[in-house]
Amino acid sequence: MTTVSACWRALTDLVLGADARVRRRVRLSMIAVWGYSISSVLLVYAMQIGLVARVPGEMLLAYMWVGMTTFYLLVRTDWSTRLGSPGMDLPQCLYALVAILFAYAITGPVRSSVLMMIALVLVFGMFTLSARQVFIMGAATVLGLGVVMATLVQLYPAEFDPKLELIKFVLAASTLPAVSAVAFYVAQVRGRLVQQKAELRKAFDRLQDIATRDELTGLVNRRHMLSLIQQAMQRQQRAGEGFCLALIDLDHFKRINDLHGHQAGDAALRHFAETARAELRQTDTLARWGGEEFLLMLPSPDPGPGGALQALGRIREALQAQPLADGSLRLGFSAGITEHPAGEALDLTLERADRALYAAKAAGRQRTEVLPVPAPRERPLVKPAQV
Ligand SMILES: Nc1nc2c(ncn2[C@@H]2O[C@H](COP(=O)(O)OP(=O)(O)OP(=O)(O)O)[C@@H](O)[C@H]2O)c(=O)[nH]1
Repeated sequence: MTTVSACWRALTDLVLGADARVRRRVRLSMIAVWGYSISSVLLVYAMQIGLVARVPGEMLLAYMWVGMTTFYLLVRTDWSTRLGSPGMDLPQCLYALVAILFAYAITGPVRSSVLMMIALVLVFGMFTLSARQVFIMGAATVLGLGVVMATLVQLYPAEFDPKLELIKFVLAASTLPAVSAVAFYVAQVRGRLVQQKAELRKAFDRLQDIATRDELTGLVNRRHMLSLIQQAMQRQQRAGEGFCLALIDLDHFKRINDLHGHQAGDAALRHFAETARAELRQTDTLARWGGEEFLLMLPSPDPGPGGALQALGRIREALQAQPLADGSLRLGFSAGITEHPAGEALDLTLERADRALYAAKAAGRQRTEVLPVPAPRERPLVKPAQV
């Protein structure tokens, strides 16, 4: 990254925020900043040429800048979320509406043009407000305009001709609902899109879950485990981070099914998965390899098979400490551990783990055997593409 783009990034992070959601909201608030800035320039000019009296002009300027700064800070610091309105959309629209009505009262002969700013507020609302909020906004606009016009006619009859104000009000009151209706429609479509997006995301997550998880235990399934191992093998080729595999098989599992029924067998599989997961690190991956067989992948190189032995020891102790259901059923397992050396075909590593597991079963079960990796010249190497 060049220095210029790094500086630009730092500046935009400072102004808009680093969080993507906050950035999007602050960007939308910039529409209001734009509107207030243009209005401020015009207002200062109008004060200078005597179109607007100094005191009300300065009051309106203060109102606009205090509001603009406050809303910017609330959205930028995300305090707005704590206040229950992340984008401060409706409050910003209503605040701007008050500013426009205020401007209408003090801008003399150009007051009718000020009403055009209401369109800007409604366009802002179209993309930020919900359908219900657009309705509130439209009603507040017509009502606010009516109240301000009636008050001005009452207070300054010489300056505000009732007939003229009535024509302007009827015109605005009949146009604004049409604009609001469009905004309402857009807001409804937006609402539906947001809902459909959430439903699609849920369906996608569910499909991903089905494709990668074992339904009974919630563990990674065999297919996904294979792709995770392949990723680990690629990392190993690039960065030399090795890993161990432990093939685990529950002991005498058939007996559980035979004595307690298939459902008890399912509960035992779930119990093993939960207990094992609680004992493993975030970086370890446990998969249901098939039936009552599980495959554990532990990033190695540091603790190596020793670390895997410790992990399996912890799981064994936890299973002994937490018997199943009525307390009479304690799960035990045998396991075979081996390391995966860089460049070895996965089948060979799995076959070694299987032999280690077989040795553990043959030696009386409820134990773990480690089969070391043969010396390099004794084992066939494969290219990464053959993995
Ligand atoms: N309840 C249940 N049982 C399963 C599931 N998958 C496999 N099994 C059962 O697991 C049992 C495995 O039996 P065996 O292969 O003889 O192994 P074992 O009884 O654990 O004996 P050892 O491995 O030699 O200790 C079989 O009875 C399978 O039906 C499952 O999803 N749910």
